[in-house]
Formats: sequence, structure tokens, C-alpha cells
Amino acid sequence: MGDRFRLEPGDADEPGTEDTVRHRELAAENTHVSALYRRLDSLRDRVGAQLRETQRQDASGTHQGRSERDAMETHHARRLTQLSAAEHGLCFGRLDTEDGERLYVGRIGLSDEEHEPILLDWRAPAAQGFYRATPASPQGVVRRRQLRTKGRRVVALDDDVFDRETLSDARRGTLNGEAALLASLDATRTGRMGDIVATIQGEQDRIIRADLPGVMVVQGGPGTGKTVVALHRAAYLLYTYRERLAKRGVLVVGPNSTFLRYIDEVLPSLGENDVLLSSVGRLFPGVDAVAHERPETAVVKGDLRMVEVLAEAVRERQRLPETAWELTIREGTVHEEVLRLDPALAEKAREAAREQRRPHNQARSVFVHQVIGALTRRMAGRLGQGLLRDEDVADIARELRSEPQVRAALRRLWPLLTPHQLLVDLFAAPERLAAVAPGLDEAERTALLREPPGPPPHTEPYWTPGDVPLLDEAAELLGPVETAAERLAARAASEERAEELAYAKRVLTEMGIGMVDPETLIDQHHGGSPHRPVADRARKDRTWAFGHIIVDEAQELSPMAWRVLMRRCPSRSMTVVGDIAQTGAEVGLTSWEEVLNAHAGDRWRKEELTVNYRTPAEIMDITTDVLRSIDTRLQPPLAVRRTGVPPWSLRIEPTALTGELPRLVGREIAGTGGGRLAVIVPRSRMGDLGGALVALRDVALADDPEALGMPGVVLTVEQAKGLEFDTVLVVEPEEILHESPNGIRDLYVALTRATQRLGMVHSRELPAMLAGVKEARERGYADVP
Ligand SMILES: Nc1ncnc2c1ncn2[C@@H]1O[C@H](COP(=O)(O)OP(=O)(O)OP(=O)(O)O)[C@@H](O)[C@H]1O
Repeated sequence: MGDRFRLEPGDADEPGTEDTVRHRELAAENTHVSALYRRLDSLRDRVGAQLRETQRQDASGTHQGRSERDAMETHHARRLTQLSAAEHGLCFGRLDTEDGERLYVGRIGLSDEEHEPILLDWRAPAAQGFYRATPASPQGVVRRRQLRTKGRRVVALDDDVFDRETLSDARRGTLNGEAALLASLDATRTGRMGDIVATIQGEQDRIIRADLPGVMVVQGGPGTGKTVVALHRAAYLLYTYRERLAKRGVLVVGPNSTFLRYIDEVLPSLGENDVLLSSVGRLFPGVDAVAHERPETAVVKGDLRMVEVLAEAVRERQRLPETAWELTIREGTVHEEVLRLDPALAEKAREAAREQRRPHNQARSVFVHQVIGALTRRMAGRLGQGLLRDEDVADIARELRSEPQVRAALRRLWPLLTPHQLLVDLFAAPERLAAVAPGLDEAERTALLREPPGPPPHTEPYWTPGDVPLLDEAAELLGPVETAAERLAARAASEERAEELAYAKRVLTEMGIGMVDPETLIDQHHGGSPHRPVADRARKDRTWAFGHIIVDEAQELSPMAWRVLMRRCPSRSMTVVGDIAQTGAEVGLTSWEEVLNAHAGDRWRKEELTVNYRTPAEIMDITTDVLRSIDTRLQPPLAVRRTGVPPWSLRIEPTALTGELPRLVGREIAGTGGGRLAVIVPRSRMGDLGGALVALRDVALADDPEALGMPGVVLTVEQAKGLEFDTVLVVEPEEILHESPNGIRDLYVALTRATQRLGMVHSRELPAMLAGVKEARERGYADVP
């Protein structure tokens, strides 16, 4: 028996018994897959009808009636979304086991009318062999068959037959479903990441199916599938731990909005819509942190010393009067009096409030209580303490609380503060910064200084991504701003919610619906979206604790950003993926231990991905010296394929660069055959080169929301992080190298974005480590000056 063979339709035209067998196999698989699609259609029709029927029901009935209707609607809508997402590539594999079983593997699980399983969900335990079986460790599998489909038709089959007896050693360590994998890797890119459910490799599957608890760090070089694996892990966890995660939700954190757009189709294509995708800059509700700042400012803001700076900034707002203040009471009336509020009185009250160790805004009530108590005693003393009844004393206290001068004094000494106000005030006042941040040097404090935003409406964004962890930290220190009325309202609301929750649970139990979360049901009742309920609730709630967090490009996060994420995940159930060699941000990581020992103690483990599925070997070869310059201990991931196209370089006169680049880019776009091209430029050249390039109809700048759909896009390395393109032109690599302290890592990122072709366009010398790259004139660019 051969170890691998492939069945293509053309094979059947050739004479011979083996071809007849193959032809028959293909026909048999087509019959089976057609039956699966028929079942999918009938389920879709049935669920669609049930959904329409539920929606037609009268929504104006009793509370119970509405709850039931909404629960059913959620249930049907969710199922319909899953069934629709399964249309493309419904079934992609077959496993033949030693026990003679034949299992079909697909995007979702299906059963026939008799409830017999006819398709296994790829995440089901029984499907694991499809991804993990190897010739050396077949795991009870005798044959793994990849079904390649076009629309609803099977067009080719690839078999791996595991028979230890007949296998050569060379065959034992090969890729799973190699032909399907290579076909997918060779395809032109669409500008959006797709799922890899049919071709997940063994080392990736181990990460995807790892247990939920604890922090798992996935370290891997460029193109090893960290992002795509992390997203499949989210889908796996939601399937396997649905009960637990449906309630708390899953958060996927990426570096910026372009990256989030790049990956946002993967989970829906796997039938999972209820996951919150966000950058750290969007994690503070109500703040869209899109303003830019200098790298040195981001460095200070990301530094852990800011924890103490902010704690001190809050304490600084808890003031004492320098001399005794004379507060006029009942001003302008015949009962006018003056009360002294002296530093000693205020200090005693401040100590009592601070001792509570509660957030500033909550501790304020203690401060107010103490000051009012002391002033009341003074006033009562004057009136003759022994003569007053308790009610009279309480009346005096009430009166003092509403006296304008007393109120103004309390506001000055212990103001209610929002995180926004605390930071705006801090950044606008050098003397305040100097007082609260003695641990920062002069240059660091200057880096933080900023004009306050003008009065609304604001035209210029004020908050930067680096501010968000500071806002979050400040929110922890300050607590919510609540008036007494709001506190009462909040308490009433939470009691009402508890009642509603108990009611919803009862209804769902009576109806026997286990898949609908009672909290979801209530939210829908209050106008929440039926399809993204948990994600929506989580997005609006700063204190939301997620069931699991996936952090992508995790090496870029500052220590302050890690604090935000850890706060959002008290259970420390996290998947952290990244590559230390690609750290571009100056505040980013140089080792995983740095951050994880501090936050997860011994509850974290590291896994590695070692195979590069994106970048062809020809390109990886020229990055060897670059990687070595970053750290001699780093191993490049092994490229899985060759394209036969070596990278090239082209030198252009400095004065001709802006004029020639658009011509070159136009020509390269024409050569991508409908694929995507990226021009990666130094940050300082975005203005002139980006400006010249967007004059081309097919090219956009990276911050244009439509950029990923365009044939060409101009990006800085920071913007290109995590993305990939068929062709990449890196402009002025020498400038990229020297533009930041992490320039060498930036260069490594830029060079590893291409799936097919890489060119370097330069007016300065190429960096010495790229000396081996061939001059383009030999490759048909002889006419470029
Ligand atoms: N098993 C697989 N089957 C098909 N394609 C795969 C597989 N694994 C990875 N890929 C593809 O390889 C490319 C690189 O994957 P991905 O972007 O997840 O890598 P990465 O490790 O996050 O890279 P980087 O660190 O450079 O951002 C993607 O196009 C992805 O779809």
C-alpha cells in the first residue's frame, strides 16, 4: 500500500484500473457530501421557518410570554448563523479508523433524521485524529482523507495512509494534508484572513485544543500561524466550554484597528460571533484612543512607575487648607455665623477617609462625614451642647451639608474626580507633575505635558492608546463618580436585575432551553443586540471580567497595558501569542518571563510554533543575518515552501524616488494577478512617499478603513505588524533600521510580510546584513533610472 496518493478529476480520463478506482472514490465522496448539503439545507429551512414563526408571535403579551419568545428567537438566530457559516467547505475530511469506522469531519456537527451523527464538528474530541495523526503516531487512524471542494462539489481527494510497515523514515514527519495545505498557502491573498479549519497542523492543533485554565504563551516566528491558531482556539474554547464562556465571553486583543479588520472574518466563518475584538486603545468604554504621540511619551506612559505617579496624583487632590478657612454660614441672614475649618480638622478627616482604603470617590463620603461632624460639634458647642437633642444636632449637620461655602470647601479639599479629569489636569500642569512624579526625570515629565482639550465639541482626538491603561488605573483608584441619588438608583437596579435573573432562570428551566444564557435574555429584553449580547455588554463595562482573553502581538504591550488585561481576566485564563524577535514598541517585551512571572506566578506555560507557512524559503534565507543581529540564540522558523522567486533590490537616485516609486508600484500591482501589494515605508517618509503613492487609483494609506480591500496599501512597519500580502516592497530599509531603537526588529517584521514576492527599493546603501539580495536590473527593471 502506498503512503500517500491524490485523486484529481483529470486522473479518471486516463485508462487503467487504479484510475477507475479513484474515479469511483471521487464519485462516492460527492454522493456523501451532497447528502450532507441536503441535510444542511433542510435544517436551515426548518430553523429559518422557526425563527420567522417566533418573530411573528405577538411581543406585547405578558413578561413571561416575551421572555419565552426572546429566548427562542436568540436560540434560532444563533443556530441559523451557524448553519449559514458552514456553507463554504461544509465537509473537508474523512477519517478511517482501525475499528473500521468512517467519520466525516466538517465545520459543524450534523445528525440525520434519526439523530445518528453524519458529520463531526472539527472541534469534537473524535475529530482530533484528523489533525494529530502522523505516520509515526497514527492514533488509531488508518487513513486521513482531505476533501477539496469547489462550491458544493468535491474536486479532489488527498489521502494519507498510515501503515507503519510500509513507511519510509522520510515520510514519517511530513505535513498533514500537504496538497490542500500548499494550495491554500499559494492562493492569492484577499486582504482578509481566512480560516484554516481544513488544514490545521499537528503542532497547531495541540495549542488550539489545550485546556482552558492558566496562561499559555505561544511563541513563534513570523508566519507560524500564531494569529490564526489563536482565533481557532477561541472557537474551540467556545465550543468545548460553552456553558462557562457564554456568560463571561472571550476577548481577543490585537494591536490596532487595521489588524482587527484583517482578522474579523475568521470567527464568524467558524460560526462564532459573540467574541469581542478590541485593541487596548478601545478597552476604556467611551474613549476611542486614536491620537498620536511621540514614542518617548508612550514609553513613559507604559512604564510601571506610572502606578505610583497616579496614586500620588490622586493623593495630591486630597488637600488640606494652608491656613484656617472662615466659612460663612446662613450668609446674609440675621443668623449669619462664621465657622473655622482649620488644617488640623481637615487632616483628621483625611486620615479617617484614607484609612478606609477605598477608592477616592467612595472614601469622600467618610471625609465629608468627618468634616461635617466636626463643624456640627463646633456649632452645637456655641449653641450650648447640653441643650440640644440628637434631632437638633442632625438638623445642624444637614443644614451644614447644604451650605454653599461648606460645599465649596469640601469640593476643594476632596473633589469628586473622573479618570479623564485627573489625567487632563495632571498633564496640563508642570508643577503638579513635578510634585507627584519625583521618580520621573525632567525629560520624562516633559514628555507627559500636554495642553488640555478645548471645550466640546472636540475636533482633535485627545486620548492616545498609551493613555488607556492610565485611565483604567485612575478609574481603579478613583472609583465611580456617584451622587447619593445615583447610588440609590444603582442599588435598586441591581436588586431588580437579581429578580429578573431569577425569573429568567426559572423560565429557561421550565422551557428546557439550556443553550440560552439568562443574562443574555434579560439584556435582549432591555434592547440588547440578539447576536452579540455578551460582547456588547462587555464592551460597555470597564469592570467586565472575561472568561478567556486572547492577546495577539503580545510582545508589543507595555507593562501598564498588561495590568489592564490582567484586571479584565481575574481567572488568568489566557492565550498570549507573539514573537519576542518582532517587538517594535519601545515599551514592548524582551522576554515573556518579564511580565508573566509578575502576573501569573507559576500558572503559565510556553508553547512554540516552528514552521513558517507564510514566507517562502527564498525570503526567509535573507532574514537569517537580520535575526542573528537581534539575538544569536533565535532560531528562524522553517519555511514550508519555495516559490522560485528570489527577493530583489533596486537602487534609485534619492531625487527620483518620489517620482519613480508610483511607477514601480503600478507595475508590481499589475503583476500580482488580483492579489495584494504592500509598500512598507519608514515612518518619516509616510508623508511624501505615501502622498505620491495614493495618487494611484489602486493604492490607499493604511489608516483608510478601505485599505485592506485595495490592491495596494502604504504602511509603516507598525501598521504592517501581523498582516501579510502577496507582494511587499520595503522602501529605504536602511532608514527603517535606524529610525527607532528597535529598528532591526522592525526590519525583520517588514521583510517577513510577503507570501510570494519581496522587493527592496532604496536610495541609500542597503544594510550590510542584506548584502546578498540580488540587484533588480537583472530581473527586468533595466529601464528604471
Ligand atoms: N495550518 C495552516 N493551514 C493553512 N494556512 C495556514 C496554516 N497555518 C498558518 N497558515 C497561514 O499562514 C499565514 C500566517 O499566519 P499568521 O498570520 O497566523 O502567522 P503569525 O505567526 O501570526 O505571523 P506574524 O507573527 O508574522 O504576524 C496566514 O495566511 C495563515 O492563514
